[in-house]
Amino acid sequence: MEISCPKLAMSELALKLHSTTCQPCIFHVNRNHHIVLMEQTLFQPANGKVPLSPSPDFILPKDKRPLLSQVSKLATIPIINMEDEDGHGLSSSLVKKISQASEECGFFQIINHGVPKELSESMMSAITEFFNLPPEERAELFTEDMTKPVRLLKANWRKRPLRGVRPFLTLGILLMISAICYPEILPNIAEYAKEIGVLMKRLLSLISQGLGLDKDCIQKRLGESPRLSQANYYPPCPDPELTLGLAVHTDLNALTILRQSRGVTGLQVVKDGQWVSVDSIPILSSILMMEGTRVHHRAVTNKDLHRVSLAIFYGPNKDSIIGPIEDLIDEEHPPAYRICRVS
Ligand SMILES: O=C(O)CCC(=O)C(=O)O
Ligand SMILES: [Fe+2]
Repeated sequence: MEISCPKLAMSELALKLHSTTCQPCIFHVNRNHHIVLMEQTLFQPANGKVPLSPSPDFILPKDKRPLLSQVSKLATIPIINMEDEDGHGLSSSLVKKISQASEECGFFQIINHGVPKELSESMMSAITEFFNLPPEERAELFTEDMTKPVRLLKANWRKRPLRGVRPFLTLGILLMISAICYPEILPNIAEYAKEIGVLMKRLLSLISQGLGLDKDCIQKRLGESPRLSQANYYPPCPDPELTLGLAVHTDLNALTILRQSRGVTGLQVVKDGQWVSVDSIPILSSILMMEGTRVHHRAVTNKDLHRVSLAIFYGPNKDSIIGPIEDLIDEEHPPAYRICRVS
């Protein structure tokens, strides 16, 4: 929240903010003399000393908690090597593996995907650096204006306690890839998104072929390139059983490619009705591909480690028409969805 009212006395302002939000307020005056409401303190000391527990604002009701002991220890996520036997990544065996994984669960980890490792690593470092900035500096990007190309997203307990998408004090930043207006935040985002775009087009081509369609059929339907990215930061949480980093959701797009901190797990997806943890494979530099609207997923927190993830979303352009592909419809396979325009 940012308020421009330089004439208001601080104490008066604190009172005003307190009455609007019903929460004790911490605020900071930024370099434009605007008052920026700060994030809530993370943890509550139990009896004034360690061990710490999550602040009551972040503790979910029992039926919304992650039940970590019930997360499957046996189920695994398919891993697909994109560098197949013919060395071109387009062989029929790769088409088969991808269509099988898409049909069975809608997500898989990919290795040897061709996205330069150094570029991915530099993205993850830049995100960590951004979220480690003093809260008052990054708070300047907080806005609820959906048209802004760069938006800092915060745990939304204040407005919708216990029901928000970010129950714990997770932070996210949503960037339109075309908006290079904040190069200092994620300097390589355009280059990274371009590489991921190439990979996404390859995947769409393989999926199209698996469905017996022309190579570029699905991509033509969606539009040119991925346009949106979201970086997430999950601070360590004293008791991950009590809350969630990101509540259960599906992504509003066709494909998501997600990279997570090396060696720190947190992402979980539903497979055959059970929650399964998506291991972050440290050495292989894997990334996860998900079919956006189909896959229910969530992020849990970690007790001692912070975790960062970076999602690139590829969805239909505003003027695309989405619906079942005509070539796949016949009397035996009637359309399951209606045709509609995106905007
Ligand atoms: O942090 C994660 O692993 C999940 C992120 C996610 O689902 C999203 O950004 O939509
Ligand atoms: Fe997601």
